[in-house]
Amino acid sequence: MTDQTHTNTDTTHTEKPIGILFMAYGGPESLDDMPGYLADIRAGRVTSGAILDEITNNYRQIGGKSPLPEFTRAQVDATMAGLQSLGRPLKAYVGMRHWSPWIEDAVRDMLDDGIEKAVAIVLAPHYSSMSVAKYQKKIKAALQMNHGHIDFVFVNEYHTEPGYVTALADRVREGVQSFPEGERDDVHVILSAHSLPVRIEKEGDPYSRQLLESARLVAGQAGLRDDQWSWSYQSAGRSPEPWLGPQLDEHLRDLAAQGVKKVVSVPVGFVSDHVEILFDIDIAAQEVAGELGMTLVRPPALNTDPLFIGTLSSVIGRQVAEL
Ligand SMILES: C=CC1=C(C)c2cc3[nH]c(cc4nc(cc5[nH]c(cc1n2)c(C)c5CCC(=O)O)C(CCC(=O)O)=C4C)c(C)c3C=C
Ligand SMILES: [Fe+2]
Ligand SMILES: [Fe+2]
Repeated sequence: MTDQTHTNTDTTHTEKPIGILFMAYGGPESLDDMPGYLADIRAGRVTSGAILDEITNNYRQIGGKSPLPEFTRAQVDATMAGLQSLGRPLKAYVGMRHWSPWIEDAVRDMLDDGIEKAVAIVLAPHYSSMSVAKYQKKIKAALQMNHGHIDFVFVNEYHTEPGYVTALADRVREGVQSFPEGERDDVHVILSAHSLPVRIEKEGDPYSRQLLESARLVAGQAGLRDDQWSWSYQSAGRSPEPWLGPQLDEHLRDLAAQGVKKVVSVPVGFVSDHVEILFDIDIAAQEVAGELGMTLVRPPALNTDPLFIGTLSSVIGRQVAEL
């Protein structure tokens, strides 16, 4: 499906529009989508009934669907509004990796529209062979399948961009300040991101290094002491191989054992609300924190935060200037 609503066409201009392809993970729009969605994520491997039931139940608890497609659309609208100041004809497209609107369909629409030059960006700031690289491969495969050509420039990462870092540091401060003034020195901040199989990191993947770069910048800008924050992975996949840790639940247990009672959770690897935040943190981690007698505060996700949207506009704008 193409997003036709973001054409920034100057009618006095004969320049062809540059395509801006926004890509995101994708999410089910109803519980009926779950088997197909999981089959895509798990690349056709059989998903046991128990895993399907567990994940379906998680989605049921967050409202029966993923809010990610709607947030993605809102992020795209806001970013395109910011890009109008470039004064170049641009056209936005939205493609998801694991659900409709699919990346493959967006690329076909771009070809049908005669797009010759384009910028491709994933709504995930950190590069991984398991993440950003897979989105980019889908674009290349779609071009081949359609025997088409578009000059794409790929945004690989934007994990140290000042607006993104400041937006997250603001979230950290908001979380800490939600505690009474006299208690704030005792608040511990957990910065986190989606886990990755250990095997991938051993192959030299830059993901964990980039995540820690972001985390250090955010903690520094939020003015946290070194002992006032820590790193955790979350949302490890349900596969038998080891995933990067510590996982959020075990990390909370370690912190509780050290006497920590007040926690702020800021997932730096995600840029909008979806199941890994709304279930894995707001329900599952909250439950663990409750059992441990801890208070856990999770400030809002970036979603359409103006600083984050400004970051997307500026990262894309720099690439457009090169085309
Ligand atoms: C860098 C890697 C990954 C990011 C970032 C990521 C984000 C992300 N994931 C979901 C939802 C699900 N992910 C699932 C499995 C899964 N995720 C990754 C990697 C990243 N995901 C891997 C390698 C796997 C395992 C796939 C496999 O082969 O089994 C699942 C399926 C259930 C499960 O295994 O837990 C879901 C659901 C979201 C919403 C998200 C961020 C937008
Ligand atoms: Fe996941
Ligand atoms: Fe995933």
